[in-house]
Amino acid sequence: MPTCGITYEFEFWSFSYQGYGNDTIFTDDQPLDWIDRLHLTTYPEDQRKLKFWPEIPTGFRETLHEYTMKLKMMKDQLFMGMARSLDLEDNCFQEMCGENSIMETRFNMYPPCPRLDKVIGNRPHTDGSVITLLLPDKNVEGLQFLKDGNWYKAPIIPDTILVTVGDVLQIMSNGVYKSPVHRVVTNREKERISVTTFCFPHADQVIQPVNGLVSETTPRLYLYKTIKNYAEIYFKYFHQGGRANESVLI
Ligand SMILES: O=C(O)CCC(=O)C(=O)O
Ligand SMILES: [Fe+2]
Repeated sequence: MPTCGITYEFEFWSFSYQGYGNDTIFTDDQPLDWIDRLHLTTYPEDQRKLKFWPEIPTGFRETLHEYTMKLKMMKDQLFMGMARSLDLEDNCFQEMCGENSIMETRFNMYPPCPRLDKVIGNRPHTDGSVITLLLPDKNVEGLQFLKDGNWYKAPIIPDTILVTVGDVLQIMSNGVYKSPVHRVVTNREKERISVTTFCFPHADQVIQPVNGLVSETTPRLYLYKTIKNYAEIYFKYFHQGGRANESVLI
């Protein structure tokens, strides 16, 4: 990733920040992830800040545009498929995300480091998205998921988009779909590159369990929140290594 003087433009009240940088710093004593990244809002098109979109390599902007439009189609299909899998109206997740739902793409570069006892590429976290679409490095492992207290490696399957459930889908599905805790461990010798695309509702949307999943036998688990409210809670917990979803449980 090219070094560049531009740093993040960060809006604390939403998930939205754009630009080059590494970890966002909230407190002086916070450990920092061992990572460099470029974070861009890619959809809707009027939310793009093109000053952060590199012109080199040639074709980057066109390729990212094309990639975004394909991922958007994939996301729409996934939302519909997940709704059907729960016997819900096809468009219930789409509707809760709103017409101006957001996609953000983050290019991650994890430098190698011999002191694995001192650094972590991406600390344990859940994603604050509805879903996350990940293009992992083709050669270098690093992503791990936590299950029953053990870390499991995500296998490298070339040219595959890995879909992760985010906190917002856990809330909307009243806990049926669960957002997994994951992390990226640093490699001793090789750098690792990945591209993550987060799908979010618009900042003003209210998120809550969809009606069809709340009943006397399956009571509502989560309070309703706007995405703005939820983003504030998410970042507070993210930096303390906690899970935001637990604080919006009823
Ligand atoms: O780099 C990866 O494989 C995953 C990155 C990740 O978890 C994230 O960006 O939220
Ligand atoms: Fe993540």
